[in-house]
Amino acid sequence: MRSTSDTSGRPSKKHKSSAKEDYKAAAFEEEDAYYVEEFGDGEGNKRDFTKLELKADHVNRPLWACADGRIFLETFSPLYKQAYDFLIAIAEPVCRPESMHEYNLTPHSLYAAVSVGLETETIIAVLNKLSKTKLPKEMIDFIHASTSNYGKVKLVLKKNRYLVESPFPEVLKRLLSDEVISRARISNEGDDGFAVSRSVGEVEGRHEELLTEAQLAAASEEKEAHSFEIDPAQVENVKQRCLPNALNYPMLEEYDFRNDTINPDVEMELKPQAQPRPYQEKSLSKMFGNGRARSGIIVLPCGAGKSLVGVSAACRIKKSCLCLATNAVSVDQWALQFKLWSNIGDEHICRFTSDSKERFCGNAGVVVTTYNMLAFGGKRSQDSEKIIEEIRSREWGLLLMDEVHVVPAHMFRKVISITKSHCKLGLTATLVREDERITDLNFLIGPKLYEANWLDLVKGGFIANENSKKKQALYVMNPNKFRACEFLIWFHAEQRDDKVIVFADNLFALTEYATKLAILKGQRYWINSKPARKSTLYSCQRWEIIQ
Ligand SMILES: Nc1ncnc2c1ncn2[C@@H]1O[C@H](COP(=O)(O)OP(=O)(O)OP(=O)(O)O)[C@@H](O)[C@H]1O
Repeated sequence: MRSTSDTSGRPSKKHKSSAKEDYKAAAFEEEDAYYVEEFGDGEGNKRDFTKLELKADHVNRPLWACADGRIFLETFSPLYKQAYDFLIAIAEPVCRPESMHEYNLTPHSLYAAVSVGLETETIIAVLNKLSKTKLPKEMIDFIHASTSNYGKVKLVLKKNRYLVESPFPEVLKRLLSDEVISRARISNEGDDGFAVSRSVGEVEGRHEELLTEAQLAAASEEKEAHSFEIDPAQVENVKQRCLPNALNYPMLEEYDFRNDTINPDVEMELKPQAQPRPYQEKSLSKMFGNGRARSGIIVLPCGAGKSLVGVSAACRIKKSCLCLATNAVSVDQWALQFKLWSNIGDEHICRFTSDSKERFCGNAGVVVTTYNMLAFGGKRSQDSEKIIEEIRSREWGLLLMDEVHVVPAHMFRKVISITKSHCKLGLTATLVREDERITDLNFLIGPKLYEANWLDLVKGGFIANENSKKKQALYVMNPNKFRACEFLIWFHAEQRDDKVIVFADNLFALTEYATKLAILKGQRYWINSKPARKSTLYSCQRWEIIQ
């Protein structure tokens, strides 16, 4: 029998532990232990769900919800799209093959759900509506326990004042009973009350069609938010005190950029041809769902267009943006992507790498650099030192972090500690981390805001599958094209003594062309070699472009 100190992060059959205990446990203990204890390791009694009670109209519903937190989704259901959007907001995907997906409810996934505006009762109501089976009591208890504290407190930077905000005054009182937080509070003498503001609640994630009218009305009614101000110098300490290992009210971070009149705007809009695809739009709606910018992580498969999502986020916030990439080549690419998708002026975007020490004109702009350049602890050149000082002293509207799964946790800590940003957006193709410090990402950057399904994007024609890559290889290596290219090179290089550069967006084709043509002509060639590419370009005066 499983004990009440179950620590797998899955719902317990004897759910007595608090969300805090579950959370800590989920972060530190092996998930596999659960299976052995709960289901036995003999073949016979593994994952026996025969006791689940099927609803009469179960064929019309797409989910199987199990007492241990597992949720199975039929991808052939007409409700698949809505159910997927909902599940990805509340649960971790375990595997997503063609016909049936498996998800798992965990304290982290529920933390992410709450942080994009989903409320406990909405989560339970929608799950119940989609489930073929009666929702197991263990699952309902687990959702209640996990979400009881999460999302109740927000850290909001409004008109350059840090506010700890909550719809629940009793929660704020509880926080203020902590010595560190009470010392961090900025209050008028004798002021025991909280400032009150009103906002309309949101039904996040477009799950409206899955709720009843009464549930919708309750979710969207006007909400009162109580708040108190804290000393900006104490923000990190207050955040620390709110973490699950202390008071267990982890603060969600949101940036009220529209009301930020202190930090200057950057003139940048998306160009008309930048039309975010539905999944890109969806991920942005999770980030900007309530008119503020939420910090968190967006997961999109390789080639799905993370750059446009990042540039779109920067264009919506329109404040100074610090974009962090993993290496100098990515820095160049990000700078190009900003220029490709937005109308930002060249003077407002700059790169900071060991080769390029650019600075933007005016008092706001975009800086693209690497994690290493920021986190470097050794001696820097004078130029670098000046730029780093500017980066440190500036208030960044957006800290845009690429490839967050490969950056070591200690480097994040360093980068986040030396930059003051209102909103952090992490972009990645996978949440699997080599150092298994995924928990750190949740609290250093923010929870997962959206995750697209690779297979859906392949089916939608947005990214290539293996077959189409093979087809692509066939047409890019069309022998007629090759002969035409060979003729053009011969004509320009040998007949006219021109300098020739061959560009291709397919590295395989480029390598083949380069090796074959160089062998034919006995010439030198470079492929994707940055210094060579630059020096070659600079040494040429006049170009004729042939497509
Ligand atoms: N909304 C869109 N409309 C048209 N083209 C798009 C859109 N989004 C992305 N693309 C194109 O898709 C390709 C891949 O985009 P991008 O390089 O941003 O993907 P990525 O997710 O960053 O990939 P990787 O993880 O490999 O770096 C690019 O050629 C980009 O121009």
